[in-house]
Amino acid sequence: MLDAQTRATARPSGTEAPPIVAFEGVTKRYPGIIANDSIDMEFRAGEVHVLLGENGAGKSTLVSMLSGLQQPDGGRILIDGVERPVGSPSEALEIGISTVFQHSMLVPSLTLVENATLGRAWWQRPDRAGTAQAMKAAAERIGVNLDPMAVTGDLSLGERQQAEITRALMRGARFLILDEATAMLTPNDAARLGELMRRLAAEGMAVVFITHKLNEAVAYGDRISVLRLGKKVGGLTPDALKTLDPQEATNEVVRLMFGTRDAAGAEEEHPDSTTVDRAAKPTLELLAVYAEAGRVPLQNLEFKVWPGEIFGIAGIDGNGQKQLAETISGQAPVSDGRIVLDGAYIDRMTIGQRREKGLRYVTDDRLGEGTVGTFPMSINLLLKEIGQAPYWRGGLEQPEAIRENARRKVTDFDIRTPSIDTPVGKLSGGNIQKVLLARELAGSSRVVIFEKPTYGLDLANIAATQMRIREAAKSGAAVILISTELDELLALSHRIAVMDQGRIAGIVENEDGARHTIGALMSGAAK
Ligand SMILES: Nc1ncnc2c1ncn2[C@@H]1O[C@H](COP(=O)(O)OP(=O)(O)OP(=O)(O)O)[C@@H](O)[C@H]1O
Repeated sequence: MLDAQTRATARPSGTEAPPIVAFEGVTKRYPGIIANDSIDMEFRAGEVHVLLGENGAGKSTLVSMLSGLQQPDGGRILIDGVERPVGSPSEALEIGISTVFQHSMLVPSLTLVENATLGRAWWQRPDRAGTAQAMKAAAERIGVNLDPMAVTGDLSLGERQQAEITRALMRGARFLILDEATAMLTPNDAARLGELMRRLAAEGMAVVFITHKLNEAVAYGDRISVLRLGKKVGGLTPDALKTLDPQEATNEVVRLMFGTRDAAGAEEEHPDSTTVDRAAKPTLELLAVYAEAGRVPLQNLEFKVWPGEIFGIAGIDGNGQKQLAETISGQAPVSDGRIVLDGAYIDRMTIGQRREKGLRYVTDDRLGEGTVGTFPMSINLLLKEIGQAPYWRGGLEQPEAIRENARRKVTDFDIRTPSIDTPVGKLSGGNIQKVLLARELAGSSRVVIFEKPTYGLDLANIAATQMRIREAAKSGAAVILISTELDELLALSHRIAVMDQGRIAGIVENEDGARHTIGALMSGAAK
């Protein structure tokens, strides 16, 4: 295998040589979904190839076939112009393909040099001093300053990733996959990784960079490919990236990623906002809410939701949406600011008190947080009313009342279950979601928070769930709809807020042009 330096001098980035990897009509299916649909794509030496697409577009699936974690169901993968599937992670390493993820894979308690020799048989393991020297030299060649004797856990995430890249080079990598590698980095560390990508490409490596941030894509990419619902919908060639200015390139990518029409290709229809009376008193109001405890701290959140309104929350997964739901519902504490429901402060109330005031939360964690898998379906429908009349009296279960409630909900919500005594964990995802909906939408609600309500459901269950969301709003509740599916948000919401790193990046009226504005806000292009 060539080392990077020899390759760089042997062949800069000539287009005459075959790409290191080429996909021809590559298809990957999972039950009920085509994650990659007949993808043609090239990855060349000397190029940073950026993969863009919304959550679930198929980016990770595509690179998992390069790292040997998944096998295609159709099409061909060519390595250096010759058909050769990447059968396993060790075959990927043999070919020279390495992956760096957003979380470091190095063992924190070991030094960098110990990590570099990890996994090799003792007779293959070179001496520490020699490895340390080689590591230092490999790092210097790509402009990285690292101490091989440093304990990994003492280093920043950015430094650990640099060490991972150095280790990959020492193992002969010529094809580097950076799978959302900048997602958890500080802006400075992300910029450093971007510069490093450029240097690696200049050294003759092929780099695949998955990111959700368009500014990074345009700044560091030589070529951009956009995936949407498993299909490659277009991209920007090196020539286009050289001729377009960054703003033009960004606009083109936003158009490709989010389109101007819905997923079925139809013109956009917007929910009728005239049904929402914004002169009336809002049902729910957040006043400069901060919540520091969660993984993504919430900062200065302010919005109002009116009766009958569906207020969408968009954003790439992991930008504080779950924290928002938990903070409003009472599962996570507010550290500053106030939450007002029907004119009363609820931010110091318990979950139960908020529920009594009409606050409901349909979690996306259907089996973990939402239900108890081993309990009968009939009890799961009453999880939040355990001990209360008419289902319990004097501490005693009232079996007939519990069964009657379950029978009614099974009919009303079309829950398909062998019996009302079946443990909820034995039901399909769609039916577990119906159990959750039946429970949370029971009685009169004032605010309903739906978190990724259709995630993982089939088409029939998606339609049924969306109908329930619309009905909740029609009955006068203020609805918060958290979703990573832009099509769903645009189909249902009256207004849509975009969350970015725990803040609200903007609130957009759902009218013509909303798709583009939201897409730009989601991918940081509107900053
Ligand atoms: N192991 C799996 N089994 C079943 N379905 C899967 C599996 N992995 C991915 N999928 C589905 O395939 C589709 C593509 O997912 P993938 O993770 O490749 O998207 P992505 O573009 O990487 O998304 P993200 O930005 O959220 O990481 C999604 O609908 C996802 O739910």
